[in-house]
Amino acid sequence: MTHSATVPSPVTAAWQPPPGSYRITRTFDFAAAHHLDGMPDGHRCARNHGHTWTIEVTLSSTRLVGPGWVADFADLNPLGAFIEDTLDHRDLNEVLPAPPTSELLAAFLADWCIRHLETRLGARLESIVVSEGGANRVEFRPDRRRAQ
Ligand SMILES: Nc1nc2c(c(=O)[nH]1)N=C([C@H](O)[C@H](O)COP(=O)(O)OP(=O)(O)OP(=O)(O)O)CN2
Ligand SMILES: [Zn+2]
Repeated sequence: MTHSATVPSPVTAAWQPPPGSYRITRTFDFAAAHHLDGMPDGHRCARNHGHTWTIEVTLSSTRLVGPGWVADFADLNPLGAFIEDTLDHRDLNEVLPAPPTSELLAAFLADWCIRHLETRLGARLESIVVSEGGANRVEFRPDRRRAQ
């Protein structure tokens, strides 16, 4: 007797995943300059300096589409293009509509994702995580109880 006769195939047994939600995460990075205004005299963050920022975007859904995914990772390419065009090798003080802290950068990118990715992909933005490199990370999660 062969295994194929005794082991039920997930395909032929019409296997279904248990109820639950899925999260997909993609990471982008870019290099840019910034400084922070309103710092105490002599604070090093007040001087122009640069970081290589890392951005992690996480989308979630309870429903899978296509072959069985929340969205093709490639569907996040527009965010990569936006980061490349708008932020990479730029002075963030000149391009962001707010002071360029990691917190406000995360919120700025979350706003873009809500406007440009959520409806098109049918998935929900869970979080944007921003790191300036090193050990520090900032996470922004949209508050769904408030009007957008
Ligand atoms: N909560 C936040 N704290 C700080 C931010 C921020 O965006 N959110 N930003 C900065 C500055 O960008 C600063 O340039 C970061 O400098 P860095 O040397 O990377 O960070 P540390 O001073 O923490 O690193 P050390 O390991 O102490 O050198 C500062 N804070
Ligand atoms: Zn900095």
